[in-house]
Amino acid sequence: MVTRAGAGTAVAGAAVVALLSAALALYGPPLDAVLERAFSLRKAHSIKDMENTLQLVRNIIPPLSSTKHKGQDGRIGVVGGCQEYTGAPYFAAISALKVGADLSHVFCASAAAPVIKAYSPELIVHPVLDSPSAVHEAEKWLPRLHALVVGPGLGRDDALLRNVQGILEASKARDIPVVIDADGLWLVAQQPALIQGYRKAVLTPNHMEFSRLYDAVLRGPMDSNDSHGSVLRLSQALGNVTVVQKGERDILSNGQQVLVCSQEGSSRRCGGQGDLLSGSLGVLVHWALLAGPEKTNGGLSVLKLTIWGPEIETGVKTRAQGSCSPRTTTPTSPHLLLSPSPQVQPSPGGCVWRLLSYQAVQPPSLSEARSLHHHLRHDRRGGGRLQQALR
Ligand SMILES: NC(=O)C1=CN([C@@H]2O[C@H](COP(=O)(O)OP(=O)(O)OC[C@H]3O[C@@H](n4cnc5c(N)ncnc54)[C@H](O)[C@@H]3O)[C@@H](O)[C@H]2O)[C@@H](O)CC1
Ligand SMILES: Nc1ncnc2c1ncn2[C@@H]1O[C@H](COP(=O)(O)OP(=O)(O)OP(=O)(O)O)[C@@H](O)[C@H]1O
Ligand SMILES: [Mg+2]
Repeated sequence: MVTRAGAGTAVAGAAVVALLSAALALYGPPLDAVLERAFSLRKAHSIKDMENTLQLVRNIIPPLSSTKHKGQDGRIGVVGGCQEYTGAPYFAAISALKVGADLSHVFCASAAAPVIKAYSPELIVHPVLDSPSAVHEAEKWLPRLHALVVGPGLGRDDALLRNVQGILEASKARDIPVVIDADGLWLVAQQPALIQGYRKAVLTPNHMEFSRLYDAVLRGPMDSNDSHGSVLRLSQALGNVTVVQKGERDILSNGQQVLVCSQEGSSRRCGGQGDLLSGSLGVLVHWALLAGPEKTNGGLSVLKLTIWGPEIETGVKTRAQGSCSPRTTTPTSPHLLLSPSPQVQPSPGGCVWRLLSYQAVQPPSLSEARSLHHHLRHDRRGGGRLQQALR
């Protein structure tokens, strides 16, 4: 059973894992094209580093097994979809399936339902969001859902937002993890109390949504020169919910740590990319909580990265160490670097670290990249599921 504190770090940990996997997934199929692009266009990371990153994701992927039943590895609900926006809820819901959930539900306005149903037979679409009994209708399904993704394509209609407010209340009452994105964040900016202190909430604002939310909650503009501190402060002001500020570098905080994930994703800036992330995150947060502290060693060690740079002081909060005490590391992977973040003062008992991508030390050959691809395709330890997701 994950403790509340553990849930907070597990949720933050899952957020980074989701960003890493979404970054990989955003390249689109097939994986060898991903590797070709990853290892040719950008300062490539050594094959070992890519392996470490994927291992982080594998840590929480439940193994495929013939003894499981349908839905056991994830039943995700997306709350969103209105007259104007039908793509966003589709992108979020299908991403949950692509990452590895077994079932994906969409609770949307009646006008959006036939459209979303037409996109895919894999989605279970409930045209209830604009119904007077929307909360009751959604509540019937909550006991069968592991996580909710609230907001993709929701729109800003007051009646819809009121119904979503009721669904969020009912979800919290059942301790269901919620990822809040897009116009779900519009609702939270109007009523921050809705998720205040709910440690199983993950907010995924883009640049605009973050500044709106920051302004609404902290009653003033964010300090654009201190993005880490802004994310930390917003998380703390909302009672240490996990905040993922999306951008060129994704900045995450659970009010105690600040992590920066600069794993490079797609260079496109098209609509829908945030929806892919929120749907992926819905599954991964559930998996991180399901995996529990022994698998993620208190949650943060899903991020416990073998850190590069003998001279770099760093520390990773893990159960084994019991603290955030800085220690020198041995050079293993230049891929991700965790180092104290000078701009942001740790909250009491917390620590603030920056997880920075580290430029590669030597470009690998493409055949090395392909051998990782081969390894992934036939890795029976769960990589297979990730592989499917990246098809
Ligand atoms: N195909 C679909 O159905 C899509 C629906 N979407 C939905 O559309 C609704 C509104 O989302 P939006 O993302 O448009 O609204 P936002 O409030 O996020 O963005 C408003 C505008 O700000 C601009 N903007 C975004 N990031 C910026 C940055 N870093 N710097 C400066 N300007 C920036 C964009 O041009 C955008 O139109 C949401 O419910 C969302 O889920 C979007 O997800 C896009 C795809
Ligand atoms: N300037 C950028 N450079 C590189 N990656 C970026 C940049 N901005 C965002 N990203 C990445 O793209 C993903 C989606 O972020 P984005 O800001 O597009 O979300 P969004 O606006 O909510 O998208 P959507 O259109 O789905 O609502 C994030 O994982 C983020 O890491
Ligand atoms: Mg968005």
